[in-house]
Amino acid sequence: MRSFVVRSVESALRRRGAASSNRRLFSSDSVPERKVAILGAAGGIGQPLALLMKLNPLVSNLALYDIAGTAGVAADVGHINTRAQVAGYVGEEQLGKALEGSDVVIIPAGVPRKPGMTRDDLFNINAGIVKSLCTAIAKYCPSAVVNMISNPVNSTVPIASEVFKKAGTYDEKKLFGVTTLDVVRAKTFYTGKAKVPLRECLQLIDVNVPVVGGHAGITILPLFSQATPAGNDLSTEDIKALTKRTQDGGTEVVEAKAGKGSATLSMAYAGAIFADACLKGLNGVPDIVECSFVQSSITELPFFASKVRLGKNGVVEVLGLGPLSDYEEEGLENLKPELKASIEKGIKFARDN
Ligand SMILES: NC(=O)C1=CN([C@@H]2O[C@H](COP(=O)(O)OP(=O)(O)OC[C@H]3O[C@@H](n4cnc5c(N)ncnc54)[C@H](O)[C@@H]3O)[C@@H](O)[C@H]2O)C=CC1
Ligand SMILES: O=C([O-])CC(=O)C(=O)O
Repeated sequence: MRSFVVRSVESALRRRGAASSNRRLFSSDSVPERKVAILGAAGGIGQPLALLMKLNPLVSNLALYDIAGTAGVAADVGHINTRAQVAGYVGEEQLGKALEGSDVVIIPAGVPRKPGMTRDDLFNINAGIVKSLCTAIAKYCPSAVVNMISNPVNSTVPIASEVFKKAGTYDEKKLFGVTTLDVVRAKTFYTGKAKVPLRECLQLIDVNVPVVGGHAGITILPLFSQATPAGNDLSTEDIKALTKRTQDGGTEVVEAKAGKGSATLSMAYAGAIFADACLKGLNGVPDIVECSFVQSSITELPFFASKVRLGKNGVVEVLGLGPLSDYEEEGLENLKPELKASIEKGIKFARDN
């Protein structure tokens, strides 16, 4: 299985033209030790994400933390014969051990939506969970890269930044809101609609659609005008429908699951892609670019999702928005008030509590 995974990753990299610089990283002796911790590891996202991180040859230690249920997940995933050593940690008294020495901490802890709820409806419960987990990160692994999955991402990332500022450990280059699922959805929906060449269609990896803004409703702004390969035959109506479907992707899953939670499997896939990109960046692989919700100055808002270049210390460069269509310009202006309010809500919560 391991060699299968390594071969798959290598061939994906080769398709991206980056194989030669990376091949050395996958030869067993030269791969650096990297510890990844998942907080909320026994949950709907946490379990498949633990599986995918166990399959990632860049991970040497995988710490699975939750308030319950991690012993079983760790025993199960730990039997897979890949590189990462797996350990389960349960309850607050074991959180420090789970975090110590972590290079990347992924946070899918918290409650998911039910039909009829917005992501912001999760704020009251998830804000406190994120705040306490980030307090522990500041104490036990202050230099780790943090991948925030818990919703509402538009507020939980600002909460994390305030907690780290209070603790004196904030490094804006290392805090990421995970918006990769929006990109994954935009690619999937675009590939289904655009008449892109079949050869490209067969490899979703070769299709790209930047998604900017935030991670809730209209704050999710896919830039189909920049999609590659170009979908020349798309009408304005097609673009509007694709944009709406991407913005409502989470709700589509929440409704289909009818009370049994939100996206877990596609989120685990997206989370694994983003964590892998962070690990490659830390390991010095060049040209790693993913969209993420980060501290930003590309608009007047203090946090914004856009393409980000990743490197040995996290963010190397927050890339600009590039040329936008009139429809995208309008979407950008429309999303700003909601995104601003969600950011301010998170900051206020962290300052007042
Ligand atoms: N960023 C994104 O694109 C997405 C974000 N999400 C969000 O991810 C979060 C998790 O979703 P699911 O895994 O489906 O929920 P879930 O309820 O299945 O799992 C959450 C896990 O968090 C654990 N947990 C609760 N409090 C904790 C604490 N203090 N410390 C550690 N673990 C704790 C629970 O025990 C549970 O195992 C939700 O907030 C959801 O909205 C979901 C999909 C996409
Ligand atoms: O919609 C939700 O509540 C979960 C989520 O963020 C997504 O699937 O994009």
